[in-house]
Amino acid sequence: MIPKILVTGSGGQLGKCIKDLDEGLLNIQYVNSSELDITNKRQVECFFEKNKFDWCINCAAYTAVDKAESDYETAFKVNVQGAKNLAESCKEYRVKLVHVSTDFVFDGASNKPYKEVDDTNPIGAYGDTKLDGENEIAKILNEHFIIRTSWLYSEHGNNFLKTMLRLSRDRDQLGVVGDQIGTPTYAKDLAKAILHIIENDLSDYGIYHYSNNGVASWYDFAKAIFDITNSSIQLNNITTAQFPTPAKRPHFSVLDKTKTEITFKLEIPYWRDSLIAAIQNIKNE
Ligand SMILES: NC(=O)C1=CN([C@@H]2O[C@H](COP(=O)(O)OP(=O)(O)OC[C@H]3O[C@@H](n4cnc5c(N)ncnc54)[C@H](OP(=O)(O)O)[C@@H]3O)[C@@H](O)[C@H]2O)C=CC1
Ligand SMILES: Cc1cn([C@H]2C[C@H](O)[C@@H](COP(=O)(O)OP(=O)(O)O[C@H]3O[C@@H](C)C(=O)[C@@H](O)[C@H]3O)O2)c(=O)[nH]c1=O
Repeated sequence: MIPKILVTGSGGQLGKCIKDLDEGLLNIQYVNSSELDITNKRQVECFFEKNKFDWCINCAAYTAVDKAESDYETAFKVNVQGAKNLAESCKEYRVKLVHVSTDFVFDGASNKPYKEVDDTNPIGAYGDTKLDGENEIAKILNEHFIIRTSWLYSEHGNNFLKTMLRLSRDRDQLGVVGDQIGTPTYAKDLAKAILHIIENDLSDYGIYHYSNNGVASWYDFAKAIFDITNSSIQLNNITTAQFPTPAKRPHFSVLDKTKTEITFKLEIPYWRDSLIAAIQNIKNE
């Protein structure tokens, strides 16, 4: 039987990437923030009571990293209370939950890729609320997949790729930090991995890491974008100290995907290959 799937926060970039992959063969209901506010417990309960689902993919989140520092309350409501509301309703109505989390649950002090079992220690409000959200889900619901990803970009919404493309049109030169290391992830690749879990009805519940393969600094990421698009902008490799932001970001947040690759039998694309594909998709729009 085809599973019935709910996608919350479907107006965001990950939600839209899932929709892009949906060829009508799956039974997916998409709800954006105005159709279902995950912070509204009563609304979530009523929604789950009225509609029967086998899976819920939670793409809803507060993702404004800098803004979260001065608006912790809203970030907490969405990333913690919202995650808790969904987990509670999933438990009550026997729905399996795929929830998305972040590399920003780590402090970045490591010098080797982070495994799922490694100690977390967020250094900013966004990462803090995302970690609390993970913990709420794990407390309430056994049937969950928490997928930590990093540096998401796509043709949809606001993201680093689209910011760089815009700045390359507006500016002659640009400074981008070279001392924050992680891995860019095409949201469409993540969307495929999530649908792979559901289509194969996997049940090895728990926390998993998924990013594209390889390692890059934000500077490397920007450099690749400008190389691929033949941009003539002058790109300067700067330090975090030269680009002050309200939120601290981890200096190193590469995720170890061994558990994901083995358990899900997934081949994960290298970040530069996916970037080329994403830029091509933007050009074709
Ligand atoms: N973006 C990134 O670089 C990374 C993201 N992640 C995680 O991946 C997931 C998807 O991120 P991404 O698609 O980029 O995020 P987006 O910011 O693009 O989308 C988030 C969506 O959540 C919706 N939303 C916010 N509040 C609520 C609410 N109360 N009820 C329902 N929906 C709500 C937003 O709707 P509206 O706009 O209407 O408020 C928006 O459409 C998130 O869990 C994020 O933490 C992890 C690592 C990197
Ligand atoms: C725009 C810009 C950013 N930067 C730096 C700031 C920052 O350190 C880094 C990335 O900036 P952004 O604000 O685009 O991305 P940021 O919001 O930090 O991205 C994070 O978002 C959340 C949601 C996550 O979960 C993380 O995995 C990560 O993707 O690049 C520059 O150095 N120069 C620039 O011109």
